[in-house]
Amino acid sequence: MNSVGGFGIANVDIIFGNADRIPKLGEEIYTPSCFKQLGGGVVATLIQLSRLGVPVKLATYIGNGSLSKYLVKKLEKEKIEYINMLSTDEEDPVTLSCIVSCEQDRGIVSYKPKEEAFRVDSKKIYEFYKDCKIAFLSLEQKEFCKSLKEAGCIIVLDSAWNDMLSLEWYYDVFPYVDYFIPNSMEAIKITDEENPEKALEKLGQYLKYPIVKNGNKGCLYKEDGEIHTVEPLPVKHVDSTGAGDAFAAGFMYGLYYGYSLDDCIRFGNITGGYAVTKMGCLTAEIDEQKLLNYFHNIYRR
Ligand SMILES: Nc1ncnc2c1ncn2[C@@H]1O[C@H](COP(=O)(O)OP(=O)(O)OP(=O)(O)O)[C@@H](O)[C@H]1O
Ligand SMILES: O=C(O)C(=O)C[C@H](O)[C@H](O)CO
Repeated sequence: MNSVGGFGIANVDIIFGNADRIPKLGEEIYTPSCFKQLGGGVVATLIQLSRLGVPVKLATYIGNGSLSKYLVKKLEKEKIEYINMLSTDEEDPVTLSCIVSCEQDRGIVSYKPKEEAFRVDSKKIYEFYKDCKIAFLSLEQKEFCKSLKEAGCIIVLDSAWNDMLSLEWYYDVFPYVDYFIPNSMEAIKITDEENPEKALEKLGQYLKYPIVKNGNKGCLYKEDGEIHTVEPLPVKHVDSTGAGDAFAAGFMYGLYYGYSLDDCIRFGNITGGYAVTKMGCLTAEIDEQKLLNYFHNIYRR
């Protein structure tokens, strides 16, 4: 029971940075920078968490293609313990994204192999997680919330945008979730409310500690009936890609070491805010010392 476990498809991002604008239909534009990096989701979160010194273990899909080789090289460089869940002959069972980033925003085109490439036996997933101190789950693994909670794991459930997001999807699992960390758009969609505050209130009907990540406005959460707002880190924003993944890493750093909920959210706010200062999910590197320095300087903790 000593690590944080996460399972999911890896993303590989090709990032075209500092574009003047997003191209219109029929246009080609040139950008002054372009690089490849592991993208968002569980892989990014666990790498960020490992950089903070927390033991992590990752389950993902790895084939024999060039993107899979790139993934393995990066995981080994970051010294991430990983297991391969691939049981099909898919060459590159990863999501490949092309991101065009300009000052105002970014546009993303992604390709993911069909669902059949990602078949895994439920028992194998349960076995992977059951000894973890924290099980970091996504919606695809929501069926494991109950059994893993009963196995003694702390359950952190992440969210991701889906046009079908609704409370109905979560009713059955919320009783077993310790912390659910949607962003404001996801929270609004799930609860069918009109703003993050109301969404937080609604989530509070199902969760003891509702949390809503609120982008450049920081984070909202509710504890003992009171709504708290954590102001964002005062940073120069470059690119929001991976802010949510980085938030999850800082948040779980706090949980792992037994900090209070307030402090866990502060840690998440720092790692989330720090992530937007550079292009891509993993470019802005933050280690434990830097995190604690921010924590002491900003929050006087
Ligand atoms: N511009 C910003 N300035 C400071 N902090 C930020 C900024 N953007 C995001 N953050 C921090 O990162 C956290 C997560 O960001 P956000 O709410 O955008 O999540 P997300 O939508 O899941 O992120 P992603 O862009 O990775 O999908 C916020 O709660 C906040 O703490
Ligand atoms: O912004 C995020 O958190 C993402 O998940 C975007 C990622 O970079 C992802 O790899 C792009 O599809």
